[in-house]
Amino acid sequence: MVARIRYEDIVKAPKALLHDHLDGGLRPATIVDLAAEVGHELPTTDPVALGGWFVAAADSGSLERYLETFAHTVAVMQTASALRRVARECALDLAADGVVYAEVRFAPEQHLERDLTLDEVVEAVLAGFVEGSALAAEAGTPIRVGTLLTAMRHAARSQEIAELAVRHRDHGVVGFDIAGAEAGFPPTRHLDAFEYLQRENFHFTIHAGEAFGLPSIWQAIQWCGADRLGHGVRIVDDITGGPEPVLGRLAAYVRDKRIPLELCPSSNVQTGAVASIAEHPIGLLRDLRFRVTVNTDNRLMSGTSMSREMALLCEAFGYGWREVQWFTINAMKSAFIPFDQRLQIIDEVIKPAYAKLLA
Ligand SMILES: O=c1[nH]cnc2c1ncn2[C@@H]1O[C@H](CO)[C@@H](O)[C@H]1O
Ligand SMILES: [Zn+2]
Repeated sequence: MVARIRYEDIVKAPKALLHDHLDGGLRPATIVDLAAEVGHELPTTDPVALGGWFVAAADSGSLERYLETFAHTVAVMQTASALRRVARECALDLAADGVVYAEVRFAPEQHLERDLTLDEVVEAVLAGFVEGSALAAEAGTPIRVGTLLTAMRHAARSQEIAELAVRHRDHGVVGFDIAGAEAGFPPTRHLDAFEYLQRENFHFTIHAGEAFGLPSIWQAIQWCGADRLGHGVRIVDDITGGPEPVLGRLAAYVRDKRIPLELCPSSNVQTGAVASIAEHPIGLLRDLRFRVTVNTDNRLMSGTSMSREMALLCEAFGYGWREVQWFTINAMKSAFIPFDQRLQIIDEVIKPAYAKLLA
């Protein structure tokens, strides 16, 4: 056991975040403002009550019901100015929470209800991240934000979204993803898109092994060629527990290849993938030295932040700065930006800060 670490110190410590949804992280007050502008009806217009509504509604025990709450955030993100504002505030909120590197994802195809084109949607979000990052630097909390473009797995636009991602690769889009309900929508439905991305030497992650088990993880890696797994928590189904855990062939492959797992503890409890934080397989996966990373998934629906996720793990598993640093460096090593830039953040920002905390 280590000495308990203080929450405000976790906030100040540099953190890296790989799995955060733009449409799952709006400020409740912003939703209220934007909904009034476009005439969208909300469950309540009191920001505090609205924040509580999202957490309660997402606390359903089912991924499908959890995803229904996004109707209200997506509805207010249909204009360039709304997208830009949401992205700007996202960068600011993450930076204020001590996140120094973030990859934030969203699905452009869900933002075409008014008159924007796919490219205009992406340009508005990228502009918002640039503005937010500049404001964060001025405030003394510098952050670098990369964007991942998500295609919805039940839809049929993945090739188009993959091409969109590649088109914007030199302007802030660093990768591609697929998301949405997992059961019934295997990643191989989108094989053309993944093969195209590989030919373009581009990076992608796939939501897999969250609500559905090993077949989805196996397809994501062995058929689709995913660089990382969004969640991937069900990889534990291929590990026989006990004092000397035994890894099946897929779990061994994931560990041997150092395939990053984008674990999202609070989100998993809400969707019923895991019973509680204390029972989250992150403890076992860390002990077995998988390439584990800690993520927020949807800060609004989980009422969480990167610091809160770290604090929950410290409390449940007795982790201290050594483990927080390990999760952070794992994430930074697994980022989709160029290797030299990842190393620069590790060597110049992360390691010096944790050296002080560990001293
Ligand atoms: O944990 C998750 N699993 C699967 N899909 C998700 C999760 N969180 C959010 N989304 C989906 O991704 C879309 C783009 O950001 C969201 O609109 C939501 O439908
Ligand atoms: Zn997700």
